Amino acid sequence: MTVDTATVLAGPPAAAALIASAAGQAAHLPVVPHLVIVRVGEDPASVSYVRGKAKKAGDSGLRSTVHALSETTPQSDLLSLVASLNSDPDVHGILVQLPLPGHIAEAAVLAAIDPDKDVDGLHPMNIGQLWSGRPTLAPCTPAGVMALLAHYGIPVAGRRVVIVGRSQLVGRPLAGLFLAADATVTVTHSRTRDLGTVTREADILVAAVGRAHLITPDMVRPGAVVIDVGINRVVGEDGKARLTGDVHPDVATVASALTPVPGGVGPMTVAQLLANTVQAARQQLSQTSGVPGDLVR
Ligand SMILES: Nc1nc2c(c(=O)[nH]1)N[C@@H](CN(C=O)c1ccc(C(=O)N[C@@H](CCC(=O)O)C(=O)O)cc1)CN2
Repeated sequence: MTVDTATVLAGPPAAAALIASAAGQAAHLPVVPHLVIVRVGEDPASVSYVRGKAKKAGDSGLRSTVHALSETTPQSDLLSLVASLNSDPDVHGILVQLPLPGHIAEAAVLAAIDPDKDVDGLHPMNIGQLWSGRPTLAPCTPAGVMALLAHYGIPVAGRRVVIVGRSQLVGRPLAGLFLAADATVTVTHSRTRDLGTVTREADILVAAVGRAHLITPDMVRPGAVVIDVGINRVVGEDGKARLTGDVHPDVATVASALTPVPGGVGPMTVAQLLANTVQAARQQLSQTSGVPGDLVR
């Protein structure tokens, strides 16, 4: 008996194409787009993600600066730094790495970032624009998922999309982007009853909940496209730590296409950040010097 296996939707080629397009746009600007990343504390995953973002920015011809603040930084100091970056015309994009330490109110910090420089797309104004179906700086992982689907020629309009997870960073904004792309969208969460019945409806199923192997083959309609946003660190039988997604590997026998973890959506997050930084720089230049900034998206 032969078992069909899903096409692998690899992130790196799609990310490379997105970065090449952004770098091409940046090359025509009179300034080098400048991304500033603020990290608070020493969470190992955040340290690694921020290092990766800064390196990719440099490799792609963008300028980047990292502010690494101590775990005990008062919220008022972080807000002062954000205010100074907001008013610095040399800075085009600002990203505050999440999660922040518990004593800092994430929402207050995100709302303090100038919406024009909010390359994370998490300012309430940008979220509102997104939900209004207007072009805006969109959160990097959700926008990266849309770019990945576009790269592989997977149509979205008119298709049934089920998103498992309703986080601010992924599930909610991704629902807005799919809706803007004319999909029929369902968002499920921890209180959803009979999850499998809902997920089996999906033409495109997105798992973004942070629970290793939650999505099993019986929860997937044969032929569905499955996007795995989960990044879970688990210890294997050999005692070694490794990354795995929210989707069980056996789903590959049911789905028509599937993103791997690692090497799927993750690289798109970083690529989209660079694309957003170039978009923000173009937009700011169009406001100050008449360089067209409305060509992106
Ligand atoms: N301010 C933000 N904070 C966080 C965001 C965000 O978009 N904005 N997202 C996540 C983490 N994240 C970026 O910050 C991120 C996650 C994963 C990857 C990635 O490339 N993953 C690789 C595997 C990497 C590894 O080996 O650890 C992959 O999936 O192939 C990049 C960025 C939380 N915080």
